[in-house]
Amino acid sequence: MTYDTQPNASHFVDGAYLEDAAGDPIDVVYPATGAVIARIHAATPAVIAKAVESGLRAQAEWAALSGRERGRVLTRAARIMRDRNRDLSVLETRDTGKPLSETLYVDATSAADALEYFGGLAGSLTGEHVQLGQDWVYTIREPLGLCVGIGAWNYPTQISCWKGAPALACGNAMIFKPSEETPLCALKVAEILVEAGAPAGLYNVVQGAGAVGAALVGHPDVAKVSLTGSVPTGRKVYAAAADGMKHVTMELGGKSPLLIFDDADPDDAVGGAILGNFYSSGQVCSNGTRVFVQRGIKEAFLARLAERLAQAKIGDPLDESVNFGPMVSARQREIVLGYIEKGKAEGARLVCGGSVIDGDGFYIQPTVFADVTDDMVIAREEIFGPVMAVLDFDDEAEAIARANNTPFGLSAGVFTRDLARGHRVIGQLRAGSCFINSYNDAPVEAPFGGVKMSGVGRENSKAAIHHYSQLKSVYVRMGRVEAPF
Ligand SMILES: NC(=O)c1ccc[n+]([C@@H]2O[C@H](COP(=O)([O-])OP(=O)(O)OC[C@H]3O[C@@H](n4cnc5c(N)ncnc54)[C@H](O)[C@@H]3O)[C@@H](O)[C@H]2O)c1
Ligand SMILES: C[N+](C)(C)CCCC=O
Repeated sequence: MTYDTQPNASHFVDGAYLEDAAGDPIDVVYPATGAVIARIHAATPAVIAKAVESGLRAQAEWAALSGRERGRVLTRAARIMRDRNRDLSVLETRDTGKPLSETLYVDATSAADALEYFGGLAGSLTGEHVQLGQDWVYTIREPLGLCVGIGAWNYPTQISCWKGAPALACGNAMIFKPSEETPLCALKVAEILVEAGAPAGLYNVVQGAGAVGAALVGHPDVAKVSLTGSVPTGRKVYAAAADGMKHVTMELGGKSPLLIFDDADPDDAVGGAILGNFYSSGQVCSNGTRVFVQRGIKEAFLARLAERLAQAKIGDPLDESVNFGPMVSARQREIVLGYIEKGKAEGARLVCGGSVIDGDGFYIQPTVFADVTDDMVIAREEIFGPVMAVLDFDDEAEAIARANNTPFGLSAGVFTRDLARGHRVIGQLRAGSCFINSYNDAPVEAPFGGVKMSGVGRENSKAAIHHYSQLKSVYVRMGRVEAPF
């Protein structure tokens, strides 16, 4: 059985599919062929009102359960997701164009990891007791209320659960709005949560583009907004949330540095650079797209890299032997091609790739530029496609200073056999999610998120609990009350 790409209806609200054909139509396109595989509608004000009303109702019921009872529902949902991993992965591939050889191992899998991990934590969320002589204070960790999650198009299943799982574990409800580019997968997550025992309305999915997202963010009954998206969208959403004094998590873009020293294992360094630039056709927020290579090993590094890239199998993402797929949309391909042209015009050396691949899908060759300088546009702006910029450096202090010279701060990596240097360098790089002799690992146990313009707050790990709950403190006086008059 594989899932039909045309969902029963556009939205999943109050425990069931919901349609309102008055909403703007959205065509869902399979990036490998350009074919329309589904048509849905953006949420109307009536759909949003029903999502909010049912979310508030479900949240009150859900928060009254013990953490252990909530956790049981989440871990059951995780099991269902693992049982249906192949079907969910095929749907993710159709939604995003990412190869099945990736989606089978990363998307529903990491979503299930989040449900399992936060399901496990739910029963252990407690406050504390502070003795103050005879008097005492206790704290209660309370949910925030109705949360809104807004997703990007690169990891639709993962994002829906990286936000939903901690929110629900803490006793909140969530309305999730997927990206309009990839609206299909979150509907399955909502279905599975209901099947696992979540009350109707606890996790609603409504569709639409920025206007629907903005309506949710501005809704007075919403207590928190978690966005995964670009920095320009983050600015708008953060400002709108601030107007209502709402909690936020901002998982935004990056232009992360990867520093490769001349003592690094050459194959591991090339492997890390490939994972950090070409996985998901480069559509990964944390990618290490500024690859600083110590001058002495640069040409050897480039030669090995070109050899390995020639082995990429580009093609039908549903063929499990394929490991490099198309861009998510024709629009994203145009954006990336524009950057490739800028790189050429600015005088960077094109080592490989640089062109579209003929056909109906939105494919671009894996592309590497060398001799890139810090001032070039391809070294400064997030491209969000398969384009690696290789920059030379001479010494450690110089590399650190140049790596930090960016408004972004999502990730950073270093490859060296000298572990003391690895820790010393990472300690000075201003980024939230860092790697030594590795790149782009994101286990649910590790906090994930950025500094500077790359974001606010953290997803995953115990840290996420703090972003989906608040503390009430209660002072208890054991003696008489002495008032001045
Ligand atoms: N840090 C992370 O964890 C992470 C993960 C994945 C992607 N990203 C970033 O996401 C970007 C690519 O994704 P994208 O193109 O979908 O991003 P985007 O900013 O265009 O859109 C993100 C989401 O925000 C919604 N949106 C747009 N305007 C809005 C508004 N005014 N109010 C509320 N919602 C609004 C969109 O409909 C979409 O669902 C890249 O910059 C990438 O780095 C970050
Ligand atoms: C698991 N990955 C591949 C690091 C993706 C994290 C989410 C960013 O786009």
